[in-house]
Amino acid sequence: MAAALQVLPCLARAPLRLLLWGHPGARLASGMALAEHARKLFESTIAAVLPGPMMHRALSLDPGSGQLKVRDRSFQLRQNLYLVGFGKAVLGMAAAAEELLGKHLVQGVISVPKGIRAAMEYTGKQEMLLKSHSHVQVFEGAEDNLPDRDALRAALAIRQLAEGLTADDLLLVLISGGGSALLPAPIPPVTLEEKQTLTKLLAARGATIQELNTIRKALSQLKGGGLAQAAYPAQVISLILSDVVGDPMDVIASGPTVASVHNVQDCLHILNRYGLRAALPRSVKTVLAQADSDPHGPHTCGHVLNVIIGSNALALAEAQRQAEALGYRAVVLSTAMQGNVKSVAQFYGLLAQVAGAHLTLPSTRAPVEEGEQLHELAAELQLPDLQLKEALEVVAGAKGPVCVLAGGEPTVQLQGSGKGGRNQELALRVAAELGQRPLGPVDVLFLSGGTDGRDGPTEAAGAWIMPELAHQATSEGLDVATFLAHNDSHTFFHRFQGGAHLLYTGLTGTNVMDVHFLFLKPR
Ligand SMILES: Nc1ncnc2c1ncn2[C@@H]1O[C@H](COP(=O)(O)OP(=O)(O)OP(=O)(O)O)[C@@H](O)[C@H]1O
Ligand SMILES: O=C(O)[C@H](O)CO
Repeated sequence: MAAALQVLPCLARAPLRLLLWGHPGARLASGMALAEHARKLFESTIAAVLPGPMMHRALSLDPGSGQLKVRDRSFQLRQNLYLVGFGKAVLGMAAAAEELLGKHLVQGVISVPKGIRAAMEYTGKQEMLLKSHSHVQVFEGAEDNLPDRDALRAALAIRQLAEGLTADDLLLVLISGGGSALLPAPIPPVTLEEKQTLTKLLAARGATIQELNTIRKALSQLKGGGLAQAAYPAQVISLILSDVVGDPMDVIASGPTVASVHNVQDCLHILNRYGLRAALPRSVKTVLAQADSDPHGPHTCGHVLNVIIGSNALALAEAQRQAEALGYRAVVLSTAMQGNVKSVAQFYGLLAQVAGAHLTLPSTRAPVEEGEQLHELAAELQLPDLQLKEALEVVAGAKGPVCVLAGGEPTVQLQGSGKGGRNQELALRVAAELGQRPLGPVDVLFLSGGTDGRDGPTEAAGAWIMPELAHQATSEGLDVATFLAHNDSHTFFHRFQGGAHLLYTGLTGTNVMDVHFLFLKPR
């Protein structure tokens, strides 16, 4: 599969003259090796979390007995299997499920992003497509990640399938990021438009995905365990591909098979926090008031097995293995990089400086002030699983090249009207940081890429940079600060060195947030 991914065609196409430009020979060779390794690593990281491999790891069927094993649980299949799914990676997940379990599959309905089948066909990713005789009905909708009439039709078909199941049936639920917008079924009298407006307002005012999905759950028939409830008394197996930091099953796609732990008070707090409580439509107030007095209480999900089958952590574990195979000491720093992209870029700038010094200088000459700043910034960013001390120890103990790996999803607060995405913006900001820091005798490369292959509204997945970038850009008449001020990172990378630093994968058919690689190689 990795071969099908066309990563970095621009790198391959980049004229040698541009790559040679400004570099002494030895450094050029080293820089090219780093860039080539970065490309390979990004490619194999994505390949590890493609739907097919993940589904094959999660499910095994004994063809003789029809016993399906999922983790340590067994389920008896006898032409009693149904399938529903919703999310950006669900087309490929459904194709893999049908390939594995098709003999027992009676019927399926999935809700996937508009245009995804055409995109997969266009790029020749046949393994992501259902066969022509498939038992799975496909709905495409939620253009631009917003719930629409098509997604509503899909959600109603999914509900209908679930409600028709009996205690003898097994429902396989395939879930991935983007699932919330692809499964809208507002509780009447709330309308689709009202729900759309409220979620858009919350997102625009900076609500977190946890807050956003708490509200979505309260207003939905299927989220927050509603789908599992509809399928009762059938048994339910939910296979989840995580696109949320920390892999919280109740948040990913708003947890349609996970009982919600939130109450109306939680919703009112969130709506208050973003100044939306006073202007709520009457329908929303009605539904929230009803929820408080619902005699059935929250949905129960005792008949459900929820399993995370893919995540940023899994992708980084593979990246670590591959980086070691390429000859680097590799260490995973965090799978929860979040916060303002400016602070995250500053963090990586400081990290490169401090780690570079650990790698090349005696410990007595480590930059103390920058080391302190790095730890302070790490504390400010509140990264729950950060292994900073451990990572620096690995770097200090390494005699040769090092690769620091991280993942997550920083946020960009848009100020300008330029074209870009959070990965390209992060890479460009890190380039600006590195350009200003004394790095010592070490080659550095930083890559930031979205595993779904599409960074913001651009065709690129992300970008990679080296410390010389800002200086070289100036010689090309490109001012990094000006592009950053307009959130115009894509235009910058498109022009700089003929686009040689952009990552292009096309839509990958998976989504486990972003990955960040920091390569350090002593000269
Ligand atoms: N010009 C820009 N520069 C930087 N970031 C941008 C720009 N335009 C949009 N974005 C960012 O792109 C993001 C939306 O793109 P994208 O669809 O890749 O992310 P997403 O909706 O979070 O989906 P996913 O989690 O599946 O990647 C938003 O976070 C937005 O802030
Ligand atoms: O669909 C959603 O709710 C987001 O992608 C988080 O999973």
